[in-house]
Amino acid sequence: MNSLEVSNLKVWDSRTGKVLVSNSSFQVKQGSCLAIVGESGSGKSLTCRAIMRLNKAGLRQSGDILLGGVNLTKLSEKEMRKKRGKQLCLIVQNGMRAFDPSCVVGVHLKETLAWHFGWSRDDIADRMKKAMESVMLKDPISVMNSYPHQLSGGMLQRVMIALAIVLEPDVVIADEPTTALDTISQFEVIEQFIQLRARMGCSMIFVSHDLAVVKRIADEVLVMKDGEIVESGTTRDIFSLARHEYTRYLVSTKLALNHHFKKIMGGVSLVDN
Ligand SMILES: Nc1ncnc2c1ncn2[C@@H]1O[C@H](COP(=O)(O)OP(=O)(O)OP(=O)(O)O)[C@@H](O)[C@H]1O
Repeated sequence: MNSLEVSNLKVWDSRTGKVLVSNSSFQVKQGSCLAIVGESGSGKSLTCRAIMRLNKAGLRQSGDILLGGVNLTKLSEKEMRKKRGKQLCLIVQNGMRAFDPSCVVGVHLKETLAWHFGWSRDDIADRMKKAMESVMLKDPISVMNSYPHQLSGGMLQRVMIALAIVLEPDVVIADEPTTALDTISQFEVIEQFIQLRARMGCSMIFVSHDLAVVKRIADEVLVMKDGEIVESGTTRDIFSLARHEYTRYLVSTKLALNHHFKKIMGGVSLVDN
C-alpha cells in the first residue's frame, strides 16, 4: 500500500513561465523510505515543498498528491494546515529556519502541539521531554528554554525529530537534514532518522546528495536531473544496475571519492562498495 502518491507534478515560475519540475510521478510505500538524489538545482526541494504545498508565492504547481487517499491539491489552505505537522512533517536543512528566532524553542513546540492536539502545557512538556530524551538530547528542559541560536545545528535537527516522534505523522519529508552539520552530528542525526522510522513505522522521503547516507537509509531511490526524474528503483538496483548515464555518473563519482577516502584513512570506508 502507498502512503503517498504523486502524479504528474509540475512546478513552474508564474513570472517567467519556466518549468522547474516537470511531469514527476512517484509513490512512497507504507513504512518505506524513498531517497531523492540529484545535483544542486535539480528540483528536489521544490518537489518536497510542492507536496507540503509550501512553495513560494511566485511558483505554481499542478498534478495530484494523494496522502492516504486524500488529494492534497484539492484541500483548502485551512485543511492543508491541519495535515502539515500532524500527517505530513517537513524537516529542513537548516534547523534555525524552522524556529522563530525571537522565542525559546519550547514556545514553538507547545504552540504546534497545542494547535494540533489541544493538549495541556504539562502534557506537552511531558511528551516532549520523553521524546527529546529518546533522541539523546540530554537536558530537555534547558533545550526547551533555549533560543534557537543557542543550540547547535545537530541539536535543532534532533528537536525536530523529537517533535515528529510526538506528532506521529504518516509521512516525514527530510530535505537534506544533515547537510549543514559536521560529520559526527551527521552520523548521529542519521541514526535518529533510522530509529524514528523503525519506531513509528512512518514513511519517509529523504533528500540527500550523500549516496553513502542514501544507501544506509533508503529502500528506493529517485534520481532527478534538471527538474525531471531520470531514474527510479530499489536502492540496491540503483547502486548496482543503474541504467541512466547520469545515475552511473553519480554512483561512480561517489565510489571514486570513497576509494580516495579509504586510501587516506588507511582502510576506513564511507560506503560499502
Ligand atoms: N522561488 C523560486 N523562484 C524561481 N525559481 C526557483 C525558486 N526556487 C527554486 N527555483 C529554481 O528551481 C530549480 C530547482 O530548485 P531546488 O531548490 O528544488 O533544487 P534542489 O535540487 O533542491 O537543489 P539543492 O540541492 O541545491 O538544494 C533551481 O534552478 C532553482 O534556481
